[in-house]
Amino acid sequence: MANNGENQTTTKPPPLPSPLRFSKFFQSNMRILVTGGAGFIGSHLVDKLMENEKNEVIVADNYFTGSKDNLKKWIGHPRFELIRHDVTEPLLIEVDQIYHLACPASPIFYKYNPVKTIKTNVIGTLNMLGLAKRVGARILLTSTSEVYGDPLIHPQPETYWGNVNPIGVRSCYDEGKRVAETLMFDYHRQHGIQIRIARIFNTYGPRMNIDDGRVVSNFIAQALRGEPLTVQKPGTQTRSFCYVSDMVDGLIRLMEGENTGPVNIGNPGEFTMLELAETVKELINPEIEIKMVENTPDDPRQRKPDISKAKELLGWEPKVKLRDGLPLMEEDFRSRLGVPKRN
Ligand SMILES: NC(=O)c1ccc[n+]([C@@H]2O[C@H](COP(=O)([O-])OP(=O)(O)OC[C@H]3O[C@@H](n4cnc5c(N)ncnc54)[C@H](O)[C@@H]3O)[C@@H](O)[C@H]2O)c1
Ligand SMILES: O=c1ccn([C@@H]2O[C@H](COP(=O)(O)OP(=O)(O)O[C@H]3OC[C@@H](O)[C@H](O)[C@H]3O)[C@@H](O)[C@H]2O)c(=O)[nH]1
Repeated sequence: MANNGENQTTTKPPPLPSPLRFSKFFQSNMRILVTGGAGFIGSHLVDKLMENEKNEVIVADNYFTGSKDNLKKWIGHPRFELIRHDVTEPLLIEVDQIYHLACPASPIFYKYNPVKTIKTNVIGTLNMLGLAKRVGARILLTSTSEVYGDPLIHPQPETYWGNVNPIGVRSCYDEGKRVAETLMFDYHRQHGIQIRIARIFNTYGPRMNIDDGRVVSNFIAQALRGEPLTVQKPGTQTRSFCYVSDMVDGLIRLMEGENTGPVNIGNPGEFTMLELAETVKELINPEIEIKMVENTPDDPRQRKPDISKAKELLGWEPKVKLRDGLPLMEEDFRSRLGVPKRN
């Protein structure tokens, strides 16, 4: 453990935003780019940002794991724009804020093309930082609890440097995000860019891909299809699950606040995967079987955020308990899978 407070110092003033921002007669909207905005968290973030009539939202997404469907209510709206764009290529637009989410998040997708995952995290983040520098925008990176690897400290505070395998099958994502964080701080120190880093812990909610492969979506889809819940061994590994509306609230507070982060954003309620399976079974389908299956390499054994920093600096803490969030996700999965609720 080490204190990383000194990382926030910068020698440079931030780059100036467009002269229009200082123009007396031009009251433009806040132009906000959301990369990865067609994905699960991104599309909920877009919904929230669009509620503010002073925001213009631009989504850039390559649709690798996201979909236009998640944004269909905004397509054609005068304050909304959707661009098919891969962040590994430069993007030349004019914006005031950048929420940089673009990156596959489910292990089965980020491991599918690991070299592309690294490029997305490294070149993609470089490109977005380059954009932030040119236009004087503030940029927020959605980093991850995976930067702590298989943590040896529990719960994990932001000061913990982590325990990550640099050559494992998850490294493309874990190390990719760690480099992305490094780039953010180097651009901050070297060029004065205004940065924000959120370390997101496992998040769930409506609109997750049904075959996303992450545990909550797997269990809900399995329970609704009448298939056994596949608990990966040993089943005693833990995670802490945050409902998506709480996550979006935390991200916006971080962007709007004065602190660079990194800040953990997650729900500290901690569950073993067996407990999660039992809860899904009880709430959705008590007849379902729970089946133990093989795990994948380097699966972290425990994970729980220390959210003292988010509470103190952002006045944020999650509101939705797992037992209240799961039924909201169940409703969405039922309608997409065409499985009506039994009385
Ligand atoms: N959901 C979680 O539990 C969680 C936890 C920690 C961190 N995060 C981070 O939050 C962000 C969003 O995660 P999510 O759960 O919404 O995942 P998601 O897979 O639903 O969304 C990711 C989006 O990024 C897009 N994308 C991927 N590669 C791209 C590229 N090269 N160029 C442009 N777009 C690209 C995808 O098409 C998708 O729309 C990711 O950065 C992820 O690492 C998520
Ligand atoms: O069907 C399943 C799927 C997963 N699991 C277990 O559930 C736990 C959580 O696995 P997930 O695939 O949902 O997600 P992980 O916690 O491993 O990684 C996630 O962490 C944070 C984010 O950055 C990413 O969204 C993702 O990498 C693991 O221990 C896994 O072994 C099951 O028991 N059964």
